[in-house]
Amino acid sequence: MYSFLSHMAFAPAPDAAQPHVTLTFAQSLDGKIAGKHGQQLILSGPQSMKATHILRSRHDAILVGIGTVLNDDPRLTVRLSPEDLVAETTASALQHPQPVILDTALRFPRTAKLLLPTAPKKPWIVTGPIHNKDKRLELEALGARVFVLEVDAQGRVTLPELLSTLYQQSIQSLMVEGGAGVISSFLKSGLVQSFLLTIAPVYVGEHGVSAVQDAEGAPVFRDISYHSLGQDVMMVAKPAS
Ligand SMILES: NC(=O)C1=CN([C@@H]2O[C@H](COP(=O)(O)OP(=O)(O)OC[C@H]3O[C@@H](n4cnc5c(N)ncnc54)[C@H](O)[C@@H]3O)[C@@H](O)[C@H]2O)C=CC1
Ligand SMILES: Nc1nc(O)c(N)c(N[C@@H]2O[C@H](COP(=O)(O)O)[C@@H](O)[C@H]2O)n1
Repeated sequence: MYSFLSHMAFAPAPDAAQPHVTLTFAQSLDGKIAGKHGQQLILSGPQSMKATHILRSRHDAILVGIGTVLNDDPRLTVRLSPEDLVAETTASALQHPQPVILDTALRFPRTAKLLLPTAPKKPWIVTGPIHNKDKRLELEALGARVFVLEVDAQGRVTLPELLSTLYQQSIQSLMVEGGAGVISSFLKSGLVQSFLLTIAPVYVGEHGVSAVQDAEGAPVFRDISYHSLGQDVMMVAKPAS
């Protein structure tokens, strides 16, 4: 069922000083990634959720925005059974990706699961030049690493600088999971090499959170294939450059 994933390479191009970027998320038939007021929804069925964890295991780092951390309190770890680890990956032990959070104003909660002593890798938090320095020290004392990068006029971390910073930290592959703001930024950036979209056979309705609010600048796709995973479909494609 997952052989299409094992045939995919997530390595940077030889001349690129940035990680391979994979954008992947789950949406409903009406293009929603969350419910009313951002309510977290489990859209993926068990088979496509396993695909997500296989993908996590294949990437050096995993990125979400601070909106997702505040809303979902995610762990961003790989959870695969020993049997699946052997059957679906080439790793002999679970390898968790490095969590990376885009957090312009350092709103990261001190109580987040990503900061628990049991978290396998403490988060890298990417913030802007204007942030609370005491909060930064507190987060660092809890194990986080804080990177300060430039932000654009809308207060968003500039993605080319982010990618070159991650590459300098030996991150060769980056899996971007969301949420809506981050998906839109990466889709428009021209910096995504692989796109894997889980489509679940449900409707959320007009009050749900759309994956993409504004399609201006979104890419055309090539090399498109569709894979049945239980009741879901995973679309795999490359944004045309
Ligand atoms: N179905 C799925 O696969 C997923 C669903 N979600 C859902 O997404 C929702 C959260 O989405 P959002 O509120 O839009 O938050 P988000 O997770 O996209 O974070 C957006 C925030 O990140 C910061 N940021 C810094 N640099 C940025 C940049 N270059 N581009 C974009 N943002 C940048 C800004 O402070 C911005 O407000 C939640 O409801 C969550 O459940 C999140 C991930 C996956
Ligand atoms: N693949 C996928 N399918 C869904 O239905 C989802 N809701 C998500 N959400 C993403 O997974 C994060 C939670 O991760 P942990 O289980 O805590 O490790 C959530 O924050 C979204 O990024 N993904």
